[in-house]
Amino acid sequence: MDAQRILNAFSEFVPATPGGIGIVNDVPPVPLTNTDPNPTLLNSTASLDTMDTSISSLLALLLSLAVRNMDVLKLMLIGGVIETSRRLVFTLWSQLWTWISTSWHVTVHFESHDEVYHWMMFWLGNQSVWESSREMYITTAYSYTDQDAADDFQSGKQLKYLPIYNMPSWFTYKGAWISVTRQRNERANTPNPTETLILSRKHDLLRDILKEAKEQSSSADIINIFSAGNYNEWYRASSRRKRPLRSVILEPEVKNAVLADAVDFLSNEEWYIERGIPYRRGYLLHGVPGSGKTSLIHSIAGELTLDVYIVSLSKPGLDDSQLNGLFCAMPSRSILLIEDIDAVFRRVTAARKAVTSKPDESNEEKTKNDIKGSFPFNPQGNENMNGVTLSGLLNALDGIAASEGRLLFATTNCVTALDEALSRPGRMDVHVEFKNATKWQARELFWSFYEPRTKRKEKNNNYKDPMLISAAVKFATSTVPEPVKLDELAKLADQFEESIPADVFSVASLQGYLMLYKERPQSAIKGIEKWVVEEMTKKNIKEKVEKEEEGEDDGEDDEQGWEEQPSGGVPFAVGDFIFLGEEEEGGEDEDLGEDLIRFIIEHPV
Ligand SMILES: Nc1ncnc2c1ncn2[C@@H]1O[C@H](COP(=O)(O)OP(=O)(O)OP(=O)(O)O)[C@@H](O)[C@H]1O
Repeated sequence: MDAQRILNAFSEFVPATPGGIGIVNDVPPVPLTNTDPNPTLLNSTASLDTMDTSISSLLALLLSLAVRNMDVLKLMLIGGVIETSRRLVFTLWSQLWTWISTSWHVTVHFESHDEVYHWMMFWLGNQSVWESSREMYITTAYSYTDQDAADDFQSGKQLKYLPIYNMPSWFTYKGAWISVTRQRNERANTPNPTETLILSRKHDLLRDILKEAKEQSSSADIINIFSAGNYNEWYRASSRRKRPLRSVILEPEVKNAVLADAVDFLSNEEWYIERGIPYRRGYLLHGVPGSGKTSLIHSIAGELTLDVYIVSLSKPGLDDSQLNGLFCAMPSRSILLIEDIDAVFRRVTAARKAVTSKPDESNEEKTKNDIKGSFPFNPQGNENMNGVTLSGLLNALDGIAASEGRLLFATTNCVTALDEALSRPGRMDVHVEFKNATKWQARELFWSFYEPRTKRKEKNNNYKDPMLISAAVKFATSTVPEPVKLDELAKLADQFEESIPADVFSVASLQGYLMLYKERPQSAIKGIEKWVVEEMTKKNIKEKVEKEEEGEDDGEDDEQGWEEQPSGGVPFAVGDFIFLGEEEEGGEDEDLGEDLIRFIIEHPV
């Protein structure tokens, strides 16, 4: 029996130990183990010797088995050949696959701080294939493509299907299979993990995909808004629908001039390079709040399909080197927006005043404080606190490492607070002043507000709470639309223009008033006179309070004829409004009084 022979051979290889398992056999045992009783051989080299002996014993066993039984030898040979062939085929196949994939496929990585990543996500969101996947990621980001679809959802937001994280997903494009993998790169201390998108496919298809993704993203009705992260990187904070330029009510020559200047800049890179002029352009939009500075930037970004990168100079932890890193990391052909660029300067000036006015300071200390207080946007002048300095900002804007091809837009309500170095041509090439609304702007605003365009959709409110239902009914009945013909609308617009004093109200405040009368132009006109009076009264009070706070009031009757109140350092108390009520005639005094009480309570002095 073969089995018996194998057992016999095995028993020769493993000698029976006392008390161990003995193997009975009729073949004389072949002494294979070292039986030398000399203890000197069992020293430190014993284990090596034992191993050698074991291997040679094994070989001897195999040999003896082979000699005794040819079937076993055959079996061993066949097994060896099969295993070797399997390994060979596997190695060859993996080499062949690598060769095929490197010759025919490319793998592309897109990083989320790069705009191309967002084109791709937008494009992937438009591939309906994910909707039927077994596992997918649903998001409201990358929507705003199809407003009708968006309105189908109760939330008013369009849902997008995207591939899941950390697992390759496959889909077909133009009949070819493509794999896509989304990876999330978590990093400590940042709420904004970066992402990598890995796409693998033939060269030509990838080119097509990229082209299509860029086109889809540019033709979409959105602009991407990026914010500064904690690691000198930008992250996509949100997206906004494009704003049509005609919706920004400014003299056409002003807004068209800014747009034309930006277009000219973007299309003339060579001109700048040939003349050695840094390829950058800066716009300083300054003027009263709510006059359309941000709105103009928003609509220019939309017209030119540029993404907007917003940085706040007072961001905690932001210092010169980070600011520089951020500006360098900006892609060309994009907008860098610094809003309220004066705000930090003003704080610094105040801090500087406070520091330098210390009476008992030595000269040395004064110089030190001057240095600290004059540059950093660091009100405390605290050495340990990082901050952006003026020179840091100037370097970041146009230093040697500053990015090229970007449009800088800075806004401020107080242009005089800006350092000349910052607002000089080269840094801020175009200055645009924004004022309170002219009569023309008031008329245009009224017209554009009520001009018949897309009808507001009836919302199917599913309120359950009876209070909410009754509030909704009340609101609906008080806001019944007032349809007017175009010629009638023109007359109402004329009336609105007449009622609004020039250069008193911001466009934002006029818009706020009209919002109370959505789709009700006649009611808007009925209420406008009263609103103007009320608002002007509030304005006068506010200006007076501000003047008194600045200590500029001379204690006599002011221009408007308001009597100075003897309130001992507190310019107005709640009772002070009463004399204003006497100025008003008619039955509206009560309302006006209530408004004033509210105003004074809301603006304690
Ligand atoms: N000239 C304008 N044309 C159209 N809308 C305007 C205009 N000015 C203001 N608005 C409206 O008023 C609101 C505030 O406008 P915006 O933010 O552009 O003003 P701003 O000048 O940037 O204000 P701030 O200086 O306070 O930041 C927006 O809803 C905008 O639609």
